[in-house]
Amino acid sequence: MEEILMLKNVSVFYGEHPVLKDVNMGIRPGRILAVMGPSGSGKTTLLRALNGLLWEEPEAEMKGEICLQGRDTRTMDREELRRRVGLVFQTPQPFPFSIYKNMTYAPRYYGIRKKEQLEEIVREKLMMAGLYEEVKGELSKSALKLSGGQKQRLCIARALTAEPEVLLLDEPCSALDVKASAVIEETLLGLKERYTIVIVTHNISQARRIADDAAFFSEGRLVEYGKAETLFTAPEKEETRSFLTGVCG
Ligand SMILES: Nc1ncnc2c1ncn2[C@@H]1O[C@H](COP(=O)(O)OP(=O)(O)OP(=O)(O)O)[C@@H](O)[C@H]1O
Repeated sequence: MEEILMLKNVSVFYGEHPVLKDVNMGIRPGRILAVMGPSGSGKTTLLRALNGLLWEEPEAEMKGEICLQGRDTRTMDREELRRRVGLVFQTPQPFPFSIYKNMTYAPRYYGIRKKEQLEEIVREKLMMAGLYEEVKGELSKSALKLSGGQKQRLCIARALTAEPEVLLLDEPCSALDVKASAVIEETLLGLKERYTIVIVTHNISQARRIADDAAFFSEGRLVEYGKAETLFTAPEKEETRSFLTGVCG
């Protein structure tokens, strides 16, 4: 299977401090990749490099190459890269507007004006994020009045309105209870056919439940990467085994 994203010898430095060290990995489409590792191992930096947010940080320097569908992302327009590789943050940050306005912000920005077309996008993406039934009667309600789990699903739905190819999620369930996390997990499983999903998670059980592939980082190095089932049941590296059994991280 052709990789959708390819990292070739990617290193990231903040000043002299290396945060990612010579990372090589291909990310396959239509799958969920769980990125794990102790705090400070570079997981968030990896996501920020993948969607180009890192370029906004003057103190960060990247070496190597990240290709999206074979094209070096640094040669791409930043806006195009952000549209094609969406990022959902750890703390859900809906815009302080109505649910409807959150959902139509990107489509309107990209020039869609027709009411019926906008309404269809709102309906379709909220359904994909498993939120439509809960909010369909109150789309004019402030997004800030939703519960934490609903806010996070709104942020996922909103990211989908830009029609990304890849969806990156940075610990999307860290502030949610078990029930709200389970709904997000269901949502992600439903989305993977259409989108490539990369999720940073500290929750190993969650990664085991939803991931097709898994990557383990430690101190900026990609220690182990492969099929989730293999990595969880028979990790090759002692470092991975220790992490999974809770010795570190
Ligand atoms: N803007 C920045 N300036 C300087 N150093 C930074 C900056 N952002 C991150 N770092 C450093 O890069 C390293 C990796 O951080 P990163 O947030 O990518 O790790 P992480 O694995 O996502 O951690 P966590 O699990 O705690 O979120 C850390 O040592 C951090 O201090």
